[in-house]
Amino acid sequence: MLEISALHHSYGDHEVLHDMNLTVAEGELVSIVGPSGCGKSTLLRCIAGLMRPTGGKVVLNDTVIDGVPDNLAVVFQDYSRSLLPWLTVRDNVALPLRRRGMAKKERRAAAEEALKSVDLSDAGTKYPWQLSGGMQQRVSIARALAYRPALMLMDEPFGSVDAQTREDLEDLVLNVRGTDGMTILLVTHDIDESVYVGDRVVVLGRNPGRIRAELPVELPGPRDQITTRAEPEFVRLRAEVGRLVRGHTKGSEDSAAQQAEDSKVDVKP
Ligand SMILES: Nc1ncnc2c1ncn2[C@@H]1O[C@H](COP(=O)(O)OP(=O)(O)OP(=O)(O)O)[C@@H](O)[C@H]1O
Repeated sequence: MLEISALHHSYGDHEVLHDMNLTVAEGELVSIVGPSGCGKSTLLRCIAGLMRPTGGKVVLNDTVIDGVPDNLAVVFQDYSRSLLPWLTVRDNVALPLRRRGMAKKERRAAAEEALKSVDLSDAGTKYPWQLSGGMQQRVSIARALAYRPALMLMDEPFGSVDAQTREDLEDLVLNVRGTDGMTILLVTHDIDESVYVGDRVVVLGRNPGRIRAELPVELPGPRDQITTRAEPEFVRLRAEVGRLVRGHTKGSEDSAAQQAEDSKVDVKP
């Protein structure tokens, strides 16, 4: 459903994305992880049609992206800037549905349903500033869901909430994934999160940004914050993604010097 081919992007003479090729299937949840400055946000902007890449193309459902596509929704980290403070929560969720040409009654019903799916049925008549940060981010997710996009792009969506809320929101995304065949690309700095939510983890390297590896995530049973994170396969994948993000290649785990180096690096911003 999404095909990125030979994608390049430069800001002036600063090359940020180098020859990226990625295919994403309908209903798939792909995590994109990489060190700060490797071009994750630039990649999402090119996919969202907010920026024209300097080379290559992005094709969504057989159409080359050239401007913001109709069947796409984006959830940003900064929920406080993406919700309109003068509109109620329900009206914020219903707002983009005007683009769909839906009647007011239908928009309202779709907003109520989306708010229910993020467990915020009682918050519809409140204003965003009356809610906690985690609740506001739920509203942003509800707004994206109400739109029923073919593709949902999430740029560090849980970067501004506390650890417990972050886990709840990760589980929320796992619950809604695949709804109506919705495909999700989720950019994160958090290696554990990339493995926990992803069907596949795409690891980017930097200078310039490029795809370093793609790792399928095959974990048993429905995912759960406690048991999944204790699975040997989860632990193995987390370590492998961690090494790749830090720029080490497979097999380097045997080196004591490498391990000492790994433990010093903090990839978070
Ligand atoms: N509008 C812009 N003009 C010029 N350079 C830019 C612009 N936006 C980003 N850059 C540069 O491009 C590089 C990649 O930035 P980008 O924000 O895409 O990376 P990122 O991986 O999302 O970073 P982070 O994880 O820190 O958010 C950085 O060196 C950044 O300074």
